[in-house]
Amino acid sequence: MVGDLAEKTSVRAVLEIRKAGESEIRVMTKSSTVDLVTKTDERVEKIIIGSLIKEFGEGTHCFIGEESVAKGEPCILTDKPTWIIDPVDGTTNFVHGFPFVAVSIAFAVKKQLEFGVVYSCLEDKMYKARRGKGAFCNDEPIQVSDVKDINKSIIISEHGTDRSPEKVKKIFSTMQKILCIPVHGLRGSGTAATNMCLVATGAVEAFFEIGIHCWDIAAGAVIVQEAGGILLDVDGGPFDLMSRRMVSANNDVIAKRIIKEIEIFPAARDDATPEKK
Ligand SMILES: O=P([O-])([O-])O[C@@H]1[C@@H](O)[C@H](O)[C@@H](O)[C@H](O)[C@@H]1O
Ligand SMILES: [Mg+2]
Repeated sequence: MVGDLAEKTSVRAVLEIRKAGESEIRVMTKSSTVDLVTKTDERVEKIIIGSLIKEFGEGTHCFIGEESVAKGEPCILTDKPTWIIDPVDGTTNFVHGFPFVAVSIAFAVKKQLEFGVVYSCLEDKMYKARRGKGAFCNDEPIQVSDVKDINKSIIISEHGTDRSPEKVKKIFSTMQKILCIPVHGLRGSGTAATNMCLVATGAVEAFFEIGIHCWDIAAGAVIVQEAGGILLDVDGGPFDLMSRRMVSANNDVIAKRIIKEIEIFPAARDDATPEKK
């Protein structure tokens, strides 16, 4: 099945990441000095796309890969069968040896996410979900938390790579307001895909971020929904994969309570025309 292929491909990708982790990692930067990319990100993405093309043939499927887009490939989700790939989610963690790095592979048809696979490499946890068929971690079913009381929740968010003072101020003002609700704790693994899997397993109640990309969250979105969770825009509207912002939560009560505290700032859509990015 297509899902099994994505799983096998992600395991192959992990072998590459592990091999790289044992050798000198050559670090480069993208949108800013803190937006890192390595030769491993690029190589792993090529391996994943290459194996999918080998399986399905040239030109039958589309690909949205983090590093291909960084090199100028379009980031437009069409009705065609499309793979949405983050070869190394948590690149900064990977460079520093901080123990949360994931491969994230999602598959969409007619703009509908059909399944997602997230492999948390250092935890050796394979999360996967097909639309309508439930969510699993290492083949065991997973379920979001049943907590409805925000005072008994752990919330995850990330500060991202934009260091402009006005955005950083809004990010930390939001985190301060949420912490002082109060909640039990604020966390961040450094990888959106892993954060969403933590929502899906019930380890935390919600993850939100403004500034993430479709490849960071596409697979996690299927996994959270199939684990019984919900996805919304940060303004409470419907989830929009290409909008670069989202709230994923165990239920509507927690999601809406978090949304009340989020100070929204603009982030150019993934599918925006180049002049609007
Ligand atoms: O770049 P990458 O490691 O694939 O993805 C990361 C995301 O997973 C994370 O949520 C975000 O806060 C980081 O800035 C970075 O974008
Ligand atoms: Mg990445």
